[in-house]
Amino acid sequence: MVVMSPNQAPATMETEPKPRAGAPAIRLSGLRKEFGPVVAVRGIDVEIAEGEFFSMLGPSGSGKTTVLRMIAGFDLPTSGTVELGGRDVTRLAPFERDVNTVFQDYALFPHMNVQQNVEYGLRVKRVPRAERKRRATEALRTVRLEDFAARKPSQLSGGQRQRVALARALVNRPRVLLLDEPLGALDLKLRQAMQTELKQIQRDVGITFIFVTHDQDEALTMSDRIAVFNDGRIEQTGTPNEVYEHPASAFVAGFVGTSNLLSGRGAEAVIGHSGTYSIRPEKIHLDPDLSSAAEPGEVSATGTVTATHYAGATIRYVVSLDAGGQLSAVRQNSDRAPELADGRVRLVWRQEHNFRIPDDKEHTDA
Ligand SMILES: Nc1ncnc2c1ncn2[C@@H]1O[C@H](COP(=O)(O)OP(=O)(O)OP(=O)(O)O)[C@@H](O)[C@H]1O
Repeated sequence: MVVMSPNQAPATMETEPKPRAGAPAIRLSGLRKEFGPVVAVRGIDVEIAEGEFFSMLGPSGSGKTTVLRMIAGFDLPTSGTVELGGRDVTRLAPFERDVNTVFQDYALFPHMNVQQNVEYGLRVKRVPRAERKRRATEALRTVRLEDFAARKPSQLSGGQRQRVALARALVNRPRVLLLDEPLGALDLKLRQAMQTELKQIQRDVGITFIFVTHDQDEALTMSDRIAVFNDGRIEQTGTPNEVYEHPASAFVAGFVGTSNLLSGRGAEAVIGHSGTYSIRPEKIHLDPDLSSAAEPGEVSATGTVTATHYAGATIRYVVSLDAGGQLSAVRQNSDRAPELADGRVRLVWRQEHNFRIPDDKEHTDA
């Protein structure tokens, strides 16, 4: 595997000021974007470290792409700043920033072969021919496509085209690579294969990746850290584990994983405290024996199964609790499936899996 160091600046970058040592790869401060009356981004503050695989996860219209476009320089913020390597680039043109973008639709030139597509950016920058060829070959080797150099994009699969788009960005050796739903056009199997591959390539080249997706599994699988977007704001930034196990809001609990909240009368009766609690479905066990008592450190509640969702490897049961409220429990589809008489069941989980959702913060700006 050829490793292209992000510190090896390309020829055209040599005159640019060096980034400040120890500065984060990206710092966004008070970043806001209005399109007329539409507030797309409401004030984002975040720092992304060198070499991080950082995902922006959120529903459609939550502002992820707009933030990416402001980092790339395609959109000018209404207020706030974008710093790359400690240098304020807010008002610089896209080509003056040490970032490259890979879009969902790849945007390959159909009349050029793979090698020419990858070399294109270097040709525009007037990089000499021999170096162009060497660097394109190196980039194609990184994405494992060196044997496909002579093919046209139309002769490639979706996953291969995606890798050409990636090679075309990597060949510029940017400090930061911005990826806007790059796997969105692929079917599920290929998408999962590419997730593993993309993460491996990111580790190999060590470039900071900013990855936009609305797919929670993708973000959880690939990222070092995730920012969860909602309505133009970041609701939570954390490692996949933090975001999944300790959601900072009911929105995050619902968007990342299956929403399973207990509040009001149900929470008081079952957990013994008021408030809203998130309990992940896979932490809850189903016990057909209603008469068993909870062990120390456990919580238990009886209820009736109101729906069963079969998903092949797992089965999800929706249970209406006698104490009030509803919870889902997931179990593996094994031979040891409990027989539930009349749909009556006891749910059991460990106390530490009750995660209290912080009370909703008041949003101050419009
Ligand atoms: N050029 C524009 N003019 C007006 N409104 C815009 C423009 N670009 C984006 N918006 C609006 O800003 C909001 C955020 O859009 P954005 O594309 O950033 O969301 P997103 O989270 O990337 O969504 P998706 O996952 O669907 O791409 C949306 O309400 C969108 O309609």
